[in-house]
Amino acid sequence: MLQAITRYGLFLALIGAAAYFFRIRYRKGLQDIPGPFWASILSFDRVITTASGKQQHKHLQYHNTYGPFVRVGPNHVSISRGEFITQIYGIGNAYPKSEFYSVFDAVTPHGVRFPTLFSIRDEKAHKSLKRPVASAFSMTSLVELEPLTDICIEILISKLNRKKGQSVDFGTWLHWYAFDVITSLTFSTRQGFMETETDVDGIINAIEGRLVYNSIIGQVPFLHKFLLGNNFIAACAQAVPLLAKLNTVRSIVKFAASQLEKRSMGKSLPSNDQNHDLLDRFRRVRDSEEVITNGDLLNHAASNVFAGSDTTAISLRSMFYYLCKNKRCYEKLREEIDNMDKEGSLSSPITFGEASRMPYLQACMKEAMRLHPAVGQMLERVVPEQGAQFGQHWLPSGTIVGINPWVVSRERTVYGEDVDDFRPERWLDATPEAAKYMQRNFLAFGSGGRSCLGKNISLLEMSKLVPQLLRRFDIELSSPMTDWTLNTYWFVKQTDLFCNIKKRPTMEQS
Ligand code: HEM
Repeated sequence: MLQAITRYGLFLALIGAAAYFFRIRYRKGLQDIPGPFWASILSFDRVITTASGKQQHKHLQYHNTYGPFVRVGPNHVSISRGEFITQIYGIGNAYPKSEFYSVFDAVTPHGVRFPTLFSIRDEKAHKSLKRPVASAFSMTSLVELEPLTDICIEILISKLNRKKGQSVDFGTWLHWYAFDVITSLTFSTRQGFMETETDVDGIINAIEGRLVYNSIIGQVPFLHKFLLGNNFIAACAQAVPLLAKLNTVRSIVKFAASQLEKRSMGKSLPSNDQNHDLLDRFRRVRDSEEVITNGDLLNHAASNVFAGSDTTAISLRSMFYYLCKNKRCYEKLREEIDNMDKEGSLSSPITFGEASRMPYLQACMKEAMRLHPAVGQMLERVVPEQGAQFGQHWLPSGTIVGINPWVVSRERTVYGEDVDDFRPERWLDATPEAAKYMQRNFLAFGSGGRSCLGKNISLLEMSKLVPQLLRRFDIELSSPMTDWTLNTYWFVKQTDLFCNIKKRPTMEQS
């Protein structure tokens, strides 16, 4: 009798599960979107591909197999076509960020959770958080802070001067440079990553751990509140070394808060200049009509720490890697720099204005970010209430749609058959219409109202550093036949970029 009941119960459970998965698989609007079967019924596929650290490759492979629309999850559609960028991300379009982003909320050391400019999902709240600080990130404002970057460039050069003849972990040096720049620009405190040649306060490791957790748990964000999103679990996790490595959000906010504290005590200010760094510029608004609270200041400071170094370091690594792999482009860029040097039109270090007059440099930067966008996961958004038409497909309200910058940047219909090649000339030789078209498909910095706030910081840092290093040094890969290693946890981070760096005879005073 008991056996019969168990068998009957099991049978009913199986029928129930089959009906449940059938309903998911054949969800209205998504049933015809091709994709791997398991991905269409379980989030497990996304968790696994994210945990493998290779999601961008998986998405590229999926689109090669299934076409421009791929069902990558029970409720997730990945799109490869840039023509949908404006529809999904455009300013004024009501496609809010998905719950994936809420895992990126910050938490104070006392356990108080708050959304950051990056993670906030409510569009109105986003606008009011962004409005008071946006102008501080304009290029006009940032070039006034150029001297803070110059100091970092000089430190890097003097350090590299002493490494002659050695194989240098150049990728790590570029990360230290980017971190010293972002903390200098934000707080006027250079942390001394380059001077001490260490990961100061373990902050780089802390960010890395958090990204691993966020990118994986972000695939199943409802679990976050039962995992490290729960203060009790987070406190217990500190006792387990492996989990403690992932449980770093409080230490990142603590790092930003301690910089703010030093800053407000005036310890980091070398002069009385009232417009000295980004924090001054955020605060300046407070004295006129707009108000920024201390909580919001911490919010922006933490954002800069979190988002401001990995991204730039990744793009710089990419630039040097592709130049070293493509000698012709390297020589051409060096010629552009040397010619300007001979004409006497370069300062030391090179200014942003001078770098902007180097078209080949700018094309190389763009091409490096196209071939290797810093973000390697889908920029997820939610289809609004009324549903939406995407070409042939109508997607119901609540569907999560998005474009992975790696996928759209390798779209043959936009960039042609040599899409996988590093060819900066594509940006210079294109007709104005073709150039505009490529630009519209360029998603390395995101797009629309939620596009990257720190874009100009990175462009400033890269534009100045790259030509100055090429002017001073001969740089080559230590082992040209070995490739770098890529690991994707939101950011596509490269390791093993070792270079031999030799001083060049130079026209400038050293
Ligand atoms: C080459 C360097 C960089 C790249 C490639 C990059 C990429 C991106 C991308 C793709 C997004 C959009 C994410 C999405 O839609 O889900 C984004 C947003 C953002 N980035 Fe960057 N980023 C870079 C540098 C920076 C820097 C230096 C900072 C800070 C100082 C920064 C701060 C932010 C913030 C705050 C957002 C959210 C903006 C908002 O939602 O309003 N980024 N970035």
